[in-house]
Amino acid sequence: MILPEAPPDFRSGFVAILGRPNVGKSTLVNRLVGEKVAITAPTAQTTRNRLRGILTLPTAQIVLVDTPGIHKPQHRLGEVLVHNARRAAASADGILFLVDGSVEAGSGDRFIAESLKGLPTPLWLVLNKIDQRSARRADLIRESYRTLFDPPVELREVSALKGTGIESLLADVINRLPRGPYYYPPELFTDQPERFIMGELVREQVLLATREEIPHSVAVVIERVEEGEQLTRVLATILVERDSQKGILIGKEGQMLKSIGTKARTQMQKLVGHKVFLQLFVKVKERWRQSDATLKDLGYRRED
Ligand SMILES: Nc1nc2c(ncn2[C@@H]2O[C@H](COP(=O)(O)OP(=O)(O)OP(=O)(O)O)[C@@H](O)[C@H]2O)c(=O)[nH]1
Repeated sequence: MILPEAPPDFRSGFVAILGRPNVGKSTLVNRLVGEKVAITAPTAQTTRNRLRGILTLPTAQIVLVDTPGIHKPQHRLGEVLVHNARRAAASADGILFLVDGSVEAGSGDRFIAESLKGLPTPLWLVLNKIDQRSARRADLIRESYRTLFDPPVELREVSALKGTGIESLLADVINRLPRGPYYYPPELFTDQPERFIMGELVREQVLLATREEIPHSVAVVIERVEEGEQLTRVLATILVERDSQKGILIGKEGQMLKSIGTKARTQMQKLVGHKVFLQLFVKVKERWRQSDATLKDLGYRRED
């Protein structure tokens, strides 16, 4: 990897984005980077792997580390996710603790605030989704989050979806970054290989199509990518845990799978810049979330 030499006053660093599931972490990363790096969905626990979005400006480079939502773990996959999120925070140059600012603080936010106490890293408490907040309750909500930290931390209000408050948050974060080098080539906006993003684009459509019925037991394996000049062929398998889930995903006369495939293909075409031919299969693999070997195969590593 060849990196340009940074000017003398260049600032750079890693900024971890933490928060409960579904507060808008991936939306914020995409908004800051200006590209679709992370998938988003209305169901909780969309993000599974630590994913980096890279924003390079003339004066700074910020590597945003999007972490899976933190919550009390209930299974092996959950434990790996929480462990990795905490670790990302401890080694970062800045932390954006994102919360749902359209409602008051809850016990999940308190759990995270507790685990961040004592870290010397600059921390911003970012109230997201203010576009959804009723003006009448704004003070009450703000106050409920202020009580999470003593001494208080910097509080910011944004809408990752609409873009409100993003510029000034970004300027603040850059100001607090140390002087440093380029960590990635300036033209890169994510550290993830194309294959991984392709798998995520399929998973995103599965989550959007099925909502609560399936999400936690789905994984997508990109089996083969054949890249041509004008056309890229992609073969992908969607893994589920039960036959019933397979049935839901395929749908009546294959309609559900067809619709997922069409939408994922459209997104993939944006990614690769030309036509994509996508073949999708659904396979049942019982209890894959409990199996360390399968988790490893799918790329969910514990990061030590
Ligand atoms: N109204 C509103 N909705 C938002 C905003 N930011 C995110 N959302 C929505 O909230 C939902 C969850 O967003 P994600 O970005 O996937 O949340 P996440 O925190 O990455 O979720 P996990 O990956 O599950 O931890 C999506 O439906 C988003 O469109 C916002 O500023 N305003």
